[in-house]
Amino acid sequence: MNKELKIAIGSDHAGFNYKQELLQWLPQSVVKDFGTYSTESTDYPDFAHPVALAVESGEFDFGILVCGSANGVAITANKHQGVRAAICWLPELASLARQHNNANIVCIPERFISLEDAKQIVELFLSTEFEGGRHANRVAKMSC
Ligand SMILES: O=C(CO)[C@H](O)[C@H](O)[C@H](O)COP(=O)(O)O
Repeated sequence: MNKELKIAIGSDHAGFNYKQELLQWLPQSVVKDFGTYSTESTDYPDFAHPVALAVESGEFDFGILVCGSANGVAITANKHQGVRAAICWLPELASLARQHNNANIVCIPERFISLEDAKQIVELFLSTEFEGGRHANRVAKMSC
């Protein structure tokens, strides 16, 4: 994993436990925690928007969003023009999201995958380069 990356991380209550585990596991020097800060019921957009803005602004290189299914945080983050948020429930999907879609936020479904898979997904997401080429043409057409 590239230690120079700046990473924004956020979750709702259903993603809190994995977010905390990832915070312990990722290099602290490159990660900012946008909350939530407990398992008290919250609304996922309240945490997905700040992470999406942090990535969209260019202040952070990548975002990590965790919720129960990953659907809510992904739908919310993708409302932002500069965001390409991918739901990843398998490690290979994290690689493909970077290689083919130049994704800049990875969305993790805490309630459906193991913590070890979540860590592998994050590791692959942060260490895989965008392939460009034919994929660049497709990414350029994503905006409506
Ligand atoms: O998965 C989610 C959104 O796609 C959220 O994490 C919520 O957990 C989900 O909406 C369920 O909410 P609940 O209040 O925990 O039942």
